[in-house]
Amino acid sequence: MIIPTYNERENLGLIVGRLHAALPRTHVLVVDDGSPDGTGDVADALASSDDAGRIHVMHRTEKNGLGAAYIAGFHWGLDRDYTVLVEMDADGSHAPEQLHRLLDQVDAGADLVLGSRYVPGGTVVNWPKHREWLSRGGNIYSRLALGVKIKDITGGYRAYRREVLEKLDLAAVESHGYCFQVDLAWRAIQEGFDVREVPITFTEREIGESKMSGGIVREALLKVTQWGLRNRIAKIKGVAAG
Ligand SMILES: Nc1nc2c(ncn2[C@@H]2O[C@H](COP(=O)(O)OP(=O)(O)O[C@H]3O[C@H](CO)[C@@H](O)[C@H](O)[C@@H]3O)[C@@H](O)[C@H]2O)c(=O)[nH]1
Repeated sequence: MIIPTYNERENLGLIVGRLHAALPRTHVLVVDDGSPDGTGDVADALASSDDAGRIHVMHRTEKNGLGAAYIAGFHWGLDRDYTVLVEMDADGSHAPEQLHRLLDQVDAGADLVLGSRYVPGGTVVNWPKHREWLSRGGNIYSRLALGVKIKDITGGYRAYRREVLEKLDLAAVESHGYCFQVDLAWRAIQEGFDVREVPITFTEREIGESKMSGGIVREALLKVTQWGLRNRIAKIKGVAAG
């Protein structure tokens, strides 16, 4: 389980406690980007107090975006013998109690399982309407631009079979913000992996602030448009080549 953190001091212990109550054998890597609120110290304290050695911490010197944090976490996980790597927010938006839904699908043969707010059974709770419509709009735009059927390609609760991350060229992932989620799912689909969605409940955080920003939205709009155009040009060339 890779949990990226930036100023999640009051959330981290809660989410790790819930995760180990639900799935006690899960290893956690906290990827902290030098949080000014001391989240890194909280992570170190959690790690040193866990006799089972399940909690690991990666300290990074500066806030470099959600995507960069996950990429660093994936490299860390691939250097070890973990078979499945999971993304989850630190703020309680994703329910560790629902993690089994994702892992059950990996066991059933999926390569990448996306926790989805927008498939039947998926819900959002207490999320401000402007955030929900931004998310829904981003997903509709991504579906049209990329020609994918995924209902929630921007979500950040997902399980990767390690073979997926080994195959994807992580060094080529250029997105640092939340469009990183679209980037990786899109690459997995293009590589022909079995990508599935399972319903989850996304609950607005109760403590701390979202790191969403206009820059993150602009990066996503620009990059999804670029990928979509690249895709269409490739298809036209493919047809022309006959
Ligand atoms: N290390 C690190 N962690 C970060 C950074 N930015 C955000 N995070 C961490 O990433 C998680 C999600 O950040 P939020 O800012 O709370 O995300 P959100 O607004 O709730 O956005 C959610 O929805 C997006 C769109 O569907 C998702 O793409 C995103 O992953 C997240 O689930 C939190 O654990 C937060 O601390 C960063 O630059 N560096």
